Amino acid sequence: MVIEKICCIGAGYVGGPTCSVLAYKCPNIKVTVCDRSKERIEQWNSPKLPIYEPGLDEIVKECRGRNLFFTTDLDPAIIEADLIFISVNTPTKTFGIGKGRAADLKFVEACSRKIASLSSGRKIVVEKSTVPVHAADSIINILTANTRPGVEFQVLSNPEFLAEGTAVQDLLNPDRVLIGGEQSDAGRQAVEDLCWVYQHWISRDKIITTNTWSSELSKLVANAFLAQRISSINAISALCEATGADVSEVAQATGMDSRIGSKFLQASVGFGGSCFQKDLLNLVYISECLKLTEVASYWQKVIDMNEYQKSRFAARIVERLFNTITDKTITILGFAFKKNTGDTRESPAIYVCKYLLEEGANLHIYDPKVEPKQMMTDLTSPMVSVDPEKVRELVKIYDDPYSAAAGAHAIVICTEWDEFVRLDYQKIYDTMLKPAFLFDGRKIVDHESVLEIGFHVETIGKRVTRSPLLRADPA
Ligand SMILES: NC(=O)C1=CN([C@@H]2O[C@H](COP(=O)(O)OP(=O)(O)OC[C@H]3O[C@@H](n4cnc5c(N)ncnc54)[C@H](O)[C@@H]3O)[C@@H](O)[C@H]2O)C=CC1
Ligand SMILES: O=C(O)[C@H]1O[C@H](OP(=O)(O)OP(=O)(O)OC[C@H]2O[C@@H](n3ccc(=O)[nH]c3=O)[C@H](O)[C@@H]2O)[C@H](O)[C@@H](O)[C@@H]1O
Repeated sequence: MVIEKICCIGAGYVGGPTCSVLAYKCPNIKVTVCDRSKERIEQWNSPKLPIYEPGLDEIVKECRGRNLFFTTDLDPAIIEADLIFISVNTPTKTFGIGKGRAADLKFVEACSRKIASLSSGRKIVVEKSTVPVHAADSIINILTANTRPGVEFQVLSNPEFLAEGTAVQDLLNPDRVLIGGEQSDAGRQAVEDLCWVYQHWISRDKIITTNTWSSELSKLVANAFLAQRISSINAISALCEATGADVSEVAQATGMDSRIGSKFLQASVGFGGSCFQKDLLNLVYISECLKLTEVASYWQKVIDMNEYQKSRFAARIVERLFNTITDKTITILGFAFKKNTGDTRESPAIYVCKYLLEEGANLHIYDPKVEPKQMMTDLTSPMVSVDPEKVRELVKIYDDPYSAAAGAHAIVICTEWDEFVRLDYQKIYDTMLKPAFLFDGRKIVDHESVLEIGFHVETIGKRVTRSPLLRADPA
């Protein structure tokens, strides 16, 4: 079957960029991206897109109105599509069975029911969202139980591996594309149809085809392995601080072994983002349901280590500021969960701010891409504070780092934005209260030069504070 029309349900961080690149590389295919959020669709159709991704504006500008469309009008897009991507959110359940661990598939199910009610002829339905193993079973059950006779569905798993901040590059030049399908003639044909779409710009040897369950599981495993590397190096960072070793040196020496590899060994304040924790919890839950207790507890430790890293860092700020930060002013540089994105989901900055707010500190926050409204929404959420009014009193958001730092007792770097590497730290130091503290949660600042300026410096996985008052004795 030749794919002429594609519909994507969900215009989020995955659906939006994925379909924009698809439309860009396949001018012969009409791509319609749908979302039930009117606000999000209006933004996709405006000059200011709802998400920030380097390179995305240009691609959307070129394709929008040509073969790329954003709409809330889901029904006609489903009816005309040969292939439908389900790219909706699959958050961790907050209620009922599996609360706090299992993936909530209610949005995926709603899409399946909608597709079933509107389809005729042959349709390929593709799980783009990250789902538990065997989710495709549920989708196919819902589709076949709710549709008219004669409609033929194939459900494929085609997980997305893009990372935010590099989404366009990842989509243009992926390490691999994974497509899982039913092991039948019709299933294999559907897999080939989707391969044909990707082969517009990706060579066939980078497209892996597997059975559906391997594909669904591989996505969870890839995220679990990536998160595990970060937790591993973060565990070592604590050991470095206690021994006088430098975690960057240890990471380099370890990562140069080609069997280990050098990527994803940046110790940090902890990993954030919408997926690592959610997908790990999902893996833990699946293992528990299958009575694989040791497997579940093994992966749970990756999350536990991340919690430990975030709390260790936040506690160190209070401790170094003479064990009291009530009414002190602390500047938070960076609120996004990583650089080059405005996304704050599960950002370690939220955790750090929560901790400091509970101790009564005034926070001055600056981030180059996160909207002030988003920061306030995050910090006044019930997960962070039971007293949103108090938070609004304590938090001030700034649009430049120098004003944010003026009069502060300490600066805390939570996101590794490039501009924080190049700040004029002398200028910042001059306007701060003394002793001035710098907590570098991302290891991006030149520690020697800021020490020279006069800062007391704390970072991850390395001792840099030289003040005799503060220096810990060597182990
Ligand atoms: N954010 C990321 O970098 C990555 C996310 N993923 C996975 O992709 C999936 C989507 O993630 P994001 O794009 O980040 O989520 P998102 O929350 O940014 O976007 C999901 C969109 O789906 C829409 N939606 C939900 N139910 C709908 C319905 N019934 N009809 C129409 N629209 C509906 C929501 O309004 C929302 O705009 C998740 O399963 C996630 O785990 C996979 C790889 C990378
Ligand atoms: O399923 C998903 O949502 C995606 O999750 C991650 O992508 P993303 O969360 O966008 O960003 P990452 O670059 O993986 O960073 C995640 C977190 O780990 C942190 N990190 C990353 C790398 C590192 O060495 N150290 C470290 O602390 C980052 O600062 C960030 O907070 C994966 O990298 C993607 O392959 C996957 O598709």
